[in-house]
Amino acid sequence: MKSMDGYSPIVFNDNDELLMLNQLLLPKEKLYVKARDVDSVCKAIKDMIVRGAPLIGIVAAFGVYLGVRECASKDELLGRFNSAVECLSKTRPTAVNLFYALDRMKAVVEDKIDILPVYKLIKKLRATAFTIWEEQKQQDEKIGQFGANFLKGKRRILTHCNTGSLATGGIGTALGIIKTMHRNGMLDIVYVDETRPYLQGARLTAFELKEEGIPFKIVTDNSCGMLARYGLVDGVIVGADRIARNGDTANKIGTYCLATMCKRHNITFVVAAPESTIDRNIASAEDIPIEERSKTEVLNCGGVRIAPNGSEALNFSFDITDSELIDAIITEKGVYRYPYEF
Ligand SMILES: CSC[C@@H](O)[C@@H](O)C(=O)COP(=O)(O)O
Repeated sequence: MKSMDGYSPIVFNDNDELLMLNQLLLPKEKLYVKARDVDSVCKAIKDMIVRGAPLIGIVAAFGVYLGVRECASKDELLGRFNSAVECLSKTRPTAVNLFYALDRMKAVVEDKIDILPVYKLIKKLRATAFTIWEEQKQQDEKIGQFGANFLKGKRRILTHCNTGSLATGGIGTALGIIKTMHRNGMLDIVYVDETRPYLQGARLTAFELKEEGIPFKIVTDNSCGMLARYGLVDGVIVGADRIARNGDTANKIGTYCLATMCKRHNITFVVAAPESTIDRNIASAEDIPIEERSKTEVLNCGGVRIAPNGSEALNFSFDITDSELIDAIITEKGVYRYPYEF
């Protein structure tokens, strides 16, 4: 399927099809992958055709709906619902928004199974997936405003990974703040970490910033020390995949190095995420599951093999930043400051 106007990361159309902009191909090609069943949705999340914690949750909610939409009886619905949830919950372990969205869908079934006829329950699940998406858009706007206010005067911002529309379905979280700052004339330049191995920065964040007309420079992931030493960065804003009760934050690998460098150079370091990224079941970093992905992602670059045959690799997809390194955590509710107690 050819691309649509703009770059909505997903479209759910009237034919009950989930179209997902294939983020593996961006920015070269804007192609949508179509899913009509839950297995295709699971594969798209696992393969990172769609990615970014909030978007993973939204897509999973539509996946649940696709898994049950043809059920004729309550028994059938319960069976298919449980297997859809099981399949989706195994796709990516770190982004807690996935489990948040699945819990929202579970709550609908638990609340309504005895009250609604099957066809209405199915309709309600479809509507809930749209609601989760809509809420995310509104949360992004609020995060953007709180963040821009907090970062007033910090005109040169560095960001890591992709936390924009492609990661949330709204304006984005950390990148939403950057977009808001730009719209308010508060920004001079964005430094974009390329974010090996998937290159969310060099491919996806750069793509979004270009679309928005925001000035940016892509830097290698190991540039932060030099940028800091030369005094080129006033603030760093990143997203999160899971935040523990004490504020410890799991985010894309490389985030911890950035936060440490910021502390040494007195640069403001901010995490931006919706409240749904806060996992109140987890006290600290110890309990955050960290996804390890295939070594091929590291041994290759841009799909081309770069390492000698027989090389081994270690591919942690996320790292943990201790809460004391984080100057503020910004959600749709406002600005939290250290020490955090969620
Ligand atoms: C608003 S997106 C927040 C995080 O999910 C983001 O910073 C990130 O680490 C994305 O990781 P990804 O592996 O691309 O899904």
